[in-house]
Amino acid sequence: MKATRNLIAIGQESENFQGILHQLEEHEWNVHRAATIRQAWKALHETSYPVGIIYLEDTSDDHLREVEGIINEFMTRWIAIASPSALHSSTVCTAISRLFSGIHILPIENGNLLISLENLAALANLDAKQNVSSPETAEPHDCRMVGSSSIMKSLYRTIHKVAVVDAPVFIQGESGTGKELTARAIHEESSRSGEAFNAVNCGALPANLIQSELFGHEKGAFTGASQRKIGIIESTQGGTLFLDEIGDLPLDMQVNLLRFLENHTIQRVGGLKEIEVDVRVLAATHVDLEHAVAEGRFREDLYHRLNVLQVKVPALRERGEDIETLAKYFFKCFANEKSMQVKGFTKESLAIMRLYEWPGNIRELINRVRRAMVMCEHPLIRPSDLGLERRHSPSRYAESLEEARDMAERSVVLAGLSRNSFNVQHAARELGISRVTLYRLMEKHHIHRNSEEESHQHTRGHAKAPNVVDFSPLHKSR
Ligand SMILES: Nc1ncnc2c1ncn2[C@@H]1O[C@H](COP(=O)(O)OP(=O)(O)OP(=O)(O)O)[C@@H](O)[C@H]1O
Repeated sequence: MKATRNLIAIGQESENFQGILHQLEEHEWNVHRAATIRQAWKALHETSYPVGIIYLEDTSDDHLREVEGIINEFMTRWIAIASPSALHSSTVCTAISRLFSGIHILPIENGNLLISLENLAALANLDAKQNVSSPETAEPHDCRMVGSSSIMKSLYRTIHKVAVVDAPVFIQGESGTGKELTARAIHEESSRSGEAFNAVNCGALPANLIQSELFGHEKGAFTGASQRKIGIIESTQGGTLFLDEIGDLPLDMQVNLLRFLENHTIQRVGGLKEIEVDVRVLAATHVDLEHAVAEGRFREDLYHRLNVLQVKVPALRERGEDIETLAKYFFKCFANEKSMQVKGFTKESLAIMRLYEWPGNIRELINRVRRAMVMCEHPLIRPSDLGLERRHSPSRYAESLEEARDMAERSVVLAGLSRNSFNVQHAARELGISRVTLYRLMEKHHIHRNSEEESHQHTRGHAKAPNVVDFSPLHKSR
């Protein structure tokens, strides 16, 4: 019968292996034989093979590293063939379970191998048919606060403290750091959690609509007001209102807002009645409000009204320990949009993400991870997929010579470790320092060995990250 499906098979020309391949050819498989990993690289660069077999005769560390290299390079799904004795080594077992989609132990039941290959080919076919949605805009669908760095633990404590007090909270932080998520967390932990949470971006509302959006209007209040409209403040009755970019609120609106904060009443546009509203206000801005007050762009009395309690959301670069956890969390969030052929990040990517400054904070991290997952053509996301190659020149952000030295030291240590799969002994030798010194430097720069084990991710769904705060989906007005 004529061969119809392509398969690459890597392994020495042992009689055993050739016998297996011969059987496959008799069952419509077009087998490309590669005696060495090097030959297979060449073949895979020329042709794409949806499925492959690797005969693991040689189970030395060096060979397993080569096997890992080729598996991580191409989108082929692999089956391992090994002798029972190979499985006596825990290193080999770990490598097989991490890298391969299946294993067959010698002597092979050819029928079973054929079924495995059929299944893998079907999965590969699904990969090819997959529709990938646009990477441009989406963010994860659920709202969790992820991170276990000391600075995040301190944020969780602050959230907890301010949640139980019914006063306005002023949330400060750079753009994309999680101010809105923090506001939701405060609401969820407060006694108002059963009521509405509404978020309004003051900077995004057109000036002529702000008043009626916030306070509502009566029928006939102005041309086009054909119906009474309940404003956002009134519709948040009993709940929490998050006013984002409060610094962009025009001065006349600031007066109205102040009146509402002082009296807990509002008037709809065109209405005469004072309506009582019980709404907690949380406000945020990424601009320096004190500066805006000094320049007369923001009312001082309103500033003090809003600024009763403060919460500072840290920039992503201040929480280096969390970057890996966050990147993996977002990877899992988006995993079902792309074939699980993309398994995670290379060690180099994880190291570079830690060094990068993240001017766009978590929102930038989300976008880079998502884009990389869509565009990546290898099982592991590389720095180039994230658009982060050669971006972290250590001296670029340093303000003092000492800081520049520190950053350079950290960068060299991380690079050395990631080149050596986080093997301290090998990395120390390559860096020309003792193991003790390397351990000391790792401690100094908060570099952990577990970066290595975590560089592969096979999970879908939401394995709970440490220190995760959960929120249910909430109503949001923008
Ligand atoms: N600690 C966190 N864990 C998980 N996701 C987070 C965390 N912080 C922020 N995010 C996510 O990052 C994105 C940006 O967060 P958010 O909108 O709260 O930031 P922001 O500071 O309000 O931004 P902006 O200043 O642009 O309004 C959201 O998708 C949010 O869910």
